[in-house]
Amino acid sequence: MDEASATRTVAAVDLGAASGRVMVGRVGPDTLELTEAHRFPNRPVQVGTALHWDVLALYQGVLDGLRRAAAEHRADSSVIDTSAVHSSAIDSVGIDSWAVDYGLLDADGALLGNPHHYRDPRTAPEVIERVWHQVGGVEALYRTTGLQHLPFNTVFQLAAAQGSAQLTAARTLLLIPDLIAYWLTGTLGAEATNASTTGLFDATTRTWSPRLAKAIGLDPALLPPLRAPGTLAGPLLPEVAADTGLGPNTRLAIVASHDTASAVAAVPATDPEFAYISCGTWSLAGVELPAPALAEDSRLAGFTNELGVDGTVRYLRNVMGLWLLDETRRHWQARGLPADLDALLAQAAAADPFTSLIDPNDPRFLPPGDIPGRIRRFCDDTGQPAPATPGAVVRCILESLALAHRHTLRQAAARTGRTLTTVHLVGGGSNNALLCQWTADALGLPVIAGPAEATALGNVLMQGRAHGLVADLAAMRGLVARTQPLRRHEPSGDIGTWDRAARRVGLT
Ligand SMILES: C[C@H](O)[C@H](O)[C@@H](O)C(=O)CO
Repeated sequence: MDEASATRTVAAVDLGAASGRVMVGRVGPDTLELTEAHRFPNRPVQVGTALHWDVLALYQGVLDGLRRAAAEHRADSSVIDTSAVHSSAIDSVGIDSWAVDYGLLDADGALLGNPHHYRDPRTAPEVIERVWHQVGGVEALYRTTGLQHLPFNTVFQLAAAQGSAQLTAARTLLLIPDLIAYWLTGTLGAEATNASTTGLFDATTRTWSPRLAKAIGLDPALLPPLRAPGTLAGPLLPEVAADTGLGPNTRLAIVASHDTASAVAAVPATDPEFAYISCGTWSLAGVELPAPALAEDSRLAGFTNELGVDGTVRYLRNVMGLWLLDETRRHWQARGLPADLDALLAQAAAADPFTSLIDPNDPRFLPPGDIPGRIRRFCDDTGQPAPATPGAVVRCILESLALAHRHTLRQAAARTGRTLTTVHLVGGGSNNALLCQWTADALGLPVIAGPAEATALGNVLMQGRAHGLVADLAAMRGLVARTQPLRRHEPSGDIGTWDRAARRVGLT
């Protein structure tokens, strides 16, 4: 701790679907700085028909990043106990990642195989039907969990694994950030914001639901004790502290480990009725509520009630997001076709507007593979001309995402009695000026773009909370607004063209 400016230096581990990062943050009442110590790819692995995360490669990336962070932030030897093996200026480590996926530990605490990827096809409709039957119906499940229906919700993944040797041998279930935390500290726990994405969490009591676990044949003992974001946990394991150079003083900080929860905590909003889009692989679009909205119309509209920081509720819906563009580029790259992002965005800007539109949430777009081909077939199925050039494909994706953002936020406002005034678009997608501008045009509302690193900033800020340096959510958001570069997009053009486009694809 730098007494003079009451700041702390912390490491934020942010694992996304496309890449992992270890960032170093400096945080205090008036300080919020972020630098990247290490970035590494997150490459899913197909084994037969199963799609897995390569979690050991991810953990290796985390260790490499922490080593770099420690090396770049050595403690000032004049103020530390020189007898200590290693000591770095890194006061704590916070971990966040995408939601729903998990690893299973056996009775010895060893990992039972690589976690499945949420895009793995194992949660077939009959598995989902079986769960609904076991828990007393889809309505009953929603009344307890408030979770939007997504085929990859953890509850359905566990149902698909019922009877497997792996699940039979399992003694502990750890969501991805909790698994990394376990390997770094040896402690078991489940951070609450991410636990709220499983379909085994009671949105009203904010606790695990042993009833739901038992109903799907899962032993509730597999679910570790819950941990609240904004608290400090134990030190790193001695061998990890020595290997990384972080030393005995560095502690695990429990942050909002669901990356979207960290991103929403860092939205630079001053208006309590703000709307947000956390935009990356997915676009998570919604509003923040003080309590879950569990009524049937929220379920039918596909809204979720994921737990946020300080007991807030993230009332949002998943929109397929920039996965559509990233997977399209991967598909073209694999075929030696041009896939440079800036060139494609310039071509999209120059392409004719509203030629081809899709519903980004059509289930055909979830699995990896030939997204451009599926767009063509969607257009054929809906009597639209298919995009004829790469630029037209990218324009189709971005216009359709802007429409889905509009559709989702308007529905969220209607169901919560909110009047939308400004939309905050945060995350990597905020670097996509075309998408931000078209989202503003489609909604007819100003879009404030940034910060791009909202998730990592939310991670660092919650560590600042844990160290008692940042007071509350409002202080966190104010600090972001005061310290981070933001870009304002005013709505332009005739919103009537977006109204007509929305009607074409049923996103009214
Ligand atoms: C499965 C998605 O990852 C999840 O729904 C989303 O909220 C997320 O975690 C985005 O990173």
